[in-house]
Amino acid sequence: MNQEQNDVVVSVRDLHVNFYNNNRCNKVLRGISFDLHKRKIMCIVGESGCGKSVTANSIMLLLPDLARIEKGSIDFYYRGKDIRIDQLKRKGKEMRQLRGAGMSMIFQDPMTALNPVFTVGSQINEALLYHGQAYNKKEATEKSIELLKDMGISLPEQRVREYPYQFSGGMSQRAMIAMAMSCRPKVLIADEPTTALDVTIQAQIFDLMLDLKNSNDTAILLITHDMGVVAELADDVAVMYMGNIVERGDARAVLTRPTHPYTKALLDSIPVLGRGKNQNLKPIKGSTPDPYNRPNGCQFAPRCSYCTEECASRMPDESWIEGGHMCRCFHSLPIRKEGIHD
Ligand SMILES: Nc1ncnc2c1ncn2[C@@H]1O[C@H](COP(=O)(O)OP(=O)(O)OP(=O)(O)O)[C@@H](O)[C@H]1O
Repeated sequence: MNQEQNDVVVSVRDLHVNFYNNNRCNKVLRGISFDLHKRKIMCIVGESGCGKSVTANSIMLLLPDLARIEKGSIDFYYRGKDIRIDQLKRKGKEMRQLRGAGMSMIFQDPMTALNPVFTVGSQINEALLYHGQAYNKKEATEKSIELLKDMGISLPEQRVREYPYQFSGGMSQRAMIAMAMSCRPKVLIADEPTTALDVTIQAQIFDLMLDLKNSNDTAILLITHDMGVVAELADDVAVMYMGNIVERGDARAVLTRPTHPYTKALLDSIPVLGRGKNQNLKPIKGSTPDPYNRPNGCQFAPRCSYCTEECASRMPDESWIEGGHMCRCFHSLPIRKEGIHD
């Protein structure tokens, strides 16, 4: 194994997840593969509904009952063991033990993680005590206060004694982030963690995530719509479209030399810091297909100006551009004759 492979903490291979709803099957994840590395941040980007949260929830085995992992594997390399997450029971003891110090998740909606009937402090204390980050209740309370303070919550001594309903949305979000980070997990999954927060607090939280990554070798999977955040924080980027990762690789390479027409279109449709004031933003033409009535081949084909007969008939395999830069397109640069960079 080379150094790069040694640093892999989570390895997802050919993952297929279906949702069964009203006798209909929605193939939400259609064979995605990627690795999360120690001390690295991987960002997943893509339009709403492409499967970003389902990817995150699959790793944590937090899928709803109507979802099923059909095929593929999720390996978690933890404490010298190779744990096949996809083969564990969702609510089983082994998975419960992994959540927290092994893997922790920051959800889009803080109310998913906070229990309304316990004080915020007692919930953070419990996580600290359960995962051995505090020896007794007194020490746990001191650490909880410290964590809330780190999250920019004023009067933390008072706030630890309050209930979630006494917190604003942004404060609940920060309390949940404190709880997720308190266990110093080896894998942190953050699904749009700072959408409800103002930019100063957002910057503080990202600093804390970077601290955790560097001091604890934590691998971070970050889902965000904010390309500024991606440009600043990501080591690697995966671009998703309708359940497939269409491009993946080193963040700088993907952002500055996109090879998939969808990545290029996505980057052209949003303002990017540093590109100057007169950015000629172009919305992506067309809309995402109905998941129950998908095109046969490449899912992006109906919206793609490079579409050929081949694209409409089958999904291209992963092909390698350079290094670890992967693209699933029959017309990916540098194959495509006319450049799409201009
Ligand atoms: N609880 C559910 N019940 C039925 N279908 C679901 C459920 N959760 C997700 N899906 C299906 O999976 C698809 C992907 O959902 P997912 O939440 O992963 O999208 P996303 O990329 O995270 O979007 P967003 O950026 O809006 O959060 C959805 O379009 C939907 O078809």
